[in-house]
Amino acid sequence: MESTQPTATDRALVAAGQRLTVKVPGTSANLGPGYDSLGLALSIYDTLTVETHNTGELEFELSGEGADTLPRDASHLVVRAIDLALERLGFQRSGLKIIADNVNPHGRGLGSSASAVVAAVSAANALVPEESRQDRDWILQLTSEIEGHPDNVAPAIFGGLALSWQDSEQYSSTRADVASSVIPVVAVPDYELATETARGLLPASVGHHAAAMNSGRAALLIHALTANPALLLPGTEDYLHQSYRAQAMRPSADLLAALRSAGHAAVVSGAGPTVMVLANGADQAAAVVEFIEAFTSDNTPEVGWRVMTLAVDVQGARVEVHRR
Ligand SMILES: Nc1ncnc2c1ncn2[C@@H]1O[C@H](COP(=O)(O)OP(=O)(O)O)[C@@H](O)[C@H]1O
Ligand SMILES: N[C@@H](CCOP(=O)(O)O)C(=O)O
Repeated sequence: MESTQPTATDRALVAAGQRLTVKVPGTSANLGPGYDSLGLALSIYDTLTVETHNTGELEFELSGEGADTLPRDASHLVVRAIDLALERLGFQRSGLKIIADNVNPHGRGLGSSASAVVAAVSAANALVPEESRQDRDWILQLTSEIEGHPDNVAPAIFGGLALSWQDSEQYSSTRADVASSVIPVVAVPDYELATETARGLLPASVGHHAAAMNSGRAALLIHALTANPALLLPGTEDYLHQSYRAQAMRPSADLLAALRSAGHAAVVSGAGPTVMVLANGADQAAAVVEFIEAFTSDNTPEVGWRVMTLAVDVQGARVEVHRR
């Protein structure tokens, strides 16, 4: 079959002299029973600035998370995603300067790789001439394809609570508004777990009973998050992934169990090892912070935890073009 994709020599160069900034929220996927389908945008932001040059060179100015460890060449995730997006749009780059200020911790289950990919694809789309630009559904397709699942990229693009699904290779997502009393509290441990490793711990299939129990809770969770947060504890029960992954994040699994026994709607954030509580109101959020601090200092003294009370981001990724 003949390729419809333009070859590198057919592709136009992106105009030099452009500069733009993308601010993108972190995300928490799964939320308990919504494995690979539900995700929430959180008020923790990475900022990516991209400059185009005609030098053919790549330059990096990295600060924050990963500044000392991320590659500074074309294998950097942001450059790979920009290159792929430009190729799909029928363009190619010459020189690029990548200025990244990363706040979202890596390998902790707060969707850092998804945020990086969304920032990169949004930037690439904004760098091409207006008539070649695509809409946010196109960004959803490509970023879901890169990530392999839509549940982090969708809320990073659209903000709020994203309900995503897949038909064959086609990804779709719709947005729901979270009840204003819901406050996400995250406990981020100082150890990492790569999403790929955590996905490798899941069984190839689950029984009908587990699947039926899980679909009941996923349905309940949407009602709890949008209309009746009093039901968040039963709504966040999961039967598909958390128990299989517990062995790879024992301190997080212990904290999760203790929080749930105390009546708090705790989940593993994404593939872990961050634990997130969906608190119902400021009083519960404050009680959750106190509970986590007391429990971790008594039971997991070998692990350092960063506890953050966040908000739901309702805007998603935003691009600011700098006039030069
Ligand atoms: N802003 C970024 N820039 C470049 N690479 C990133 C960035 N954020 C994440 N990554 C890459 O993705 C990896 C983490 O991805 P993953 O295992 O899916 O965990 P997470 O839950 O944080 O998304 C990092 O180790 C790094 O290789
Ligand atoms: N549904 C995915 C979510 C991964 O989220 P991340 O933030 O850990 O990358 C999974 O559970 O594998």
